[in-house]
Amino acid sequence: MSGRTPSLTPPDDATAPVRHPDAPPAGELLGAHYAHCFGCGDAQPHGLQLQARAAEGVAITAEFTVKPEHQGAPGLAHGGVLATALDETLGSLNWLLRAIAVTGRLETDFVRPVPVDTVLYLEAEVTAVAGRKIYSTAVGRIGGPEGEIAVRADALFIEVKVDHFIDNGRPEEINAAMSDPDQRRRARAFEVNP
Ligand SMILES: CCCCCCCC(=O)SCCNC(=O)CCNC(=O)[C@H](O)C(C)(C)COP(=O)(O)OP(=O)(O)OC[C@H]1O[C@@H](n2cnc3c(N)ncnc32)[C@H](O)[C@@H]1OP(=O)(O)O
Repeated sequence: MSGRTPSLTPPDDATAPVRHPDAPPAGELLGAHYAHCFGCGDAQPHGLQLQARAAEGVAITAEFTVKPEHQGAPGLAHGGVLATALDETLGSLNWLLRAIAVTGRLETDFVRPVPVDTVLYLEAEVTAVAGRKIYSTAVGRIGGPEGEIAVRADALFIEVKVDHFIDNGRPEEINAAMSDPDQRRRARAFEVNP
C-alpha cells in the first residue's frame, strides 16, 4: 500500500473481514442491486451494466464492456467511467459482508488506456475492517481475466444506517424502492440485510 494516502491504510486495530454466512456462494452472479444504478442497473441503457459475481472469501469478480457512450477521448473509455466500474465492483463487496456502506474515499490509478468495445475484467477484495470503516482494493484488467492491469483502486467504505438514503435521497425514488413488493430487491436497493 506504499504511496497510498494514510487514510487508506488500515489502523493497527483493524481486523480481517468476515464473510456473512448468507453471502452468495462463490461463482454466483449478484445481479443488479438496483435497476436504476448507473453502475449495474439494467434500466440504465447508457450505464455500465456491470456484472458482478461472488468469489471466495470477501471478494468479487466483475465484467464491464466499454460502450461508445462511455468515451472520454476518441475511442477510449472516460476515466470517470472506469472509476465508476471500480467503485461499483468495490461497493458490491459490501453485500458479502451484508454491511450497508458508501464510498468515503476512492483512489484510482489509470495504468493504461482502455479502448471502446474492450471488456474490463475486475477483481476486488476487502482487506480489513475497523469499526465502521471497510478497506478494499480492486484491479481491472484487459485482454482477459489474467490480462494486463489497466486500472486499480484502493477504497474506504463507511458503514451507514439505512437512514443515510432515506434522509438524503429524493422521496420519489426512495418510496418506489421501499415499496417494491420483491423483498430481495427492496433489500438490495440499499444493500440492507433482509
Ligand atoms: C447501496 C449500495 C450502493 C453502492 C454504490 C457504489 C458506491 C457509491 O458510489 S456510494 C455513493 C458515493 N458516496 C457518498 O455519497 C458518500 C457521501 N459521504 C457521506 O455521506 C459521509 O461523508 C460518510 C457517510 C461517508 C461519512 O460520514 P459520517 O457517517 O458522519 O462519518 P464520520 O464520523 O465523519 O467518519 C467515520 C470514520 O470514517 C472516516 N472517514 C469518513 N470519510 C472519509 C474520507 N472521505 N476519507 C477518509 N476517511 C474518512 C473518518 O475519519 C472516521 O474515522 P474514525 O472512526 O477513525 O474517526
